[in-house]
Amino acid sequence: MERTHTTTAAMKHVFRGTFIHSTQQTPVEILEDALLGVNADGKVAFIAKPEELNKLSETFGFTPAEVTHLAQHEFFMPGMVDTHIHAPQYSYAGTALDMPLLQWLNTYTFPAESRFKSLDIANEVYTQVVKRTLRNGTTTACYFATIHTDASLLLAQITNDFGQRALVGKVCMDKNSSLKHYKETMQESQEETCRFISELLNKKYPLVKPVVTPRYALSCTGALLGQLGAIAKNNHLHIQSHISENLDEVKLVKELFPECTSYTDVYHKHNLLTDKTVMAHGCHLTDEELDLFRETGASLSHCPNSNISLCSGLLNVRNVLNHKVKLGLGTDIAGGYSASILDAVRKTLDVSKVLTILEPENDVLTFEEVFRLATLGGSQALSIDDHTGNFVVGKDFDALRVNAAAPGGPIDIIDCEGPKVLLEKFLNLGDDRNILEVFVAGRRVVPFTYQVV
Ligand SMILES: O=c1[nH]c(=O)c2nc[nH]c2[nH]1
Ligand SMILES: [Zn+2]
Repeated sequence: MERTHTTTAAMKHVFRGTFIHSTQQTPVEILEDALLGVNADGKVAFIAKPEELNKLSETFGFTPAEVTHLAQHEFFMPGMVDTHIHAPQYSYAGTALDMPLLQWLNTYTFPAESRFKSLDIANEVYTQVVKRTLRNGTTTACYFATIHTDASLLLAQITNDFGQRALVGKVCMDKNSSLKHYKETMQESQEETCRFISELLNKKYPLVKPVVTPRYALSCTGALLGQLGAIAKNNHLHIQSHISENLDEVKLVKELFPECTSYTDVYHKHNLLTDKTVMAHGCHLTDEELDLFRETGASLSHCPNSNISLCSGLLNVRNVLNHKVKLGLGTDIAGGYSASILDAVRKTLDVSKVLTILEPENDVLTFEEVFRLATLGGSQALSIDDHTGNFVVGKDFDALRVNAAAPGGPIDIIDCEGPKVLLEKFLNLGDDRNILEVFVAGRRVVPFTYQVV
């Protein structure tokens, strides 16, 4: 691996300490007592041994006194990626988990989302969710907003202002039998999607991009799905939706789209399965459907908290990985009650263990593998791994500075633990008290400096 490249620009940061990340080859690579430089563009400029300090300081134009040294129980890890989160549903996160998906949508979700016509409500909730996720180490989030274009643009503005990397989707739905005013006509949905995309792209936010967002097959007519597939294709955009979350949903989709061979085929026939597509859940996909995911390059977002909370199902992640389908983790606020990807890591391990209890031959996931899913795997699922996801020269520095022994925090360090144990304890026991700083593209975004005026 190339570990340096030359630049004359001054360094934004130079750190010395432990760096832990994943690569394609190994789920946990530990670089102990390493030097890492971040250039003025926010990219990793070098990763080197401390013996090279003098040479590097000459080449990159910094003095050894400018190096920030990590303390004993500190390490850097890549920022975490939330591949599926509903920003407006943060307004009722932690409540309303007492019914299955289709009733839950009608009873809680659609009424709550319909309130986001108000930009005041949107501003309040979207600021809270962006701050909460950033503080918990989510450097990249793939957001669903609502059907309201201006409020969706506001979410994009807020993520940009706070410095979070994001894909933001204006939700599209031209069917809703339970709440008549929370839906669009097909034409509105198509026109407003185009307005959303062009206004967002015109802002030229460096880290925030639009994602075409049909809610799911039950909320969209085939005609709308086809138009959204064409819009994504013509503008080379990301796509997100839901698939095969709950058995009642799967049954209804089969009834509504009899010409399609499977739920996956519904999206495929409407050009919505591409290598920039991420579909949430997939608990009930067949092996043939997983093959279609692999062939098209589409990915899955595993949202275990939501799958358990709404009694939807248990996704067999090992089987998905064996099919070579890309997979990241999602909080799925508010079907999932926690906004932290650390919770998704724990629930992913729990679900894998439950599957092994039910079927002992199931090969249980390791914490190392799940660490990769939360970081590099998420960036691969969103097809942004060419510029984020791990510590590689030339990639953006998206990182968490973790102190496993943060005073007043949730972890007690008993012995002099090595870095892998510190990582495991952080993943299983840690929270935002352990996350001292968050960097996105080299900019320090936590602690917050951006003030809402
Ligand atoms: O978990 C979910 N949350 C949602 O908001 C939603 N909409 C369709 N399907 C969904 N699943
Ligand atoms: Zn969802």
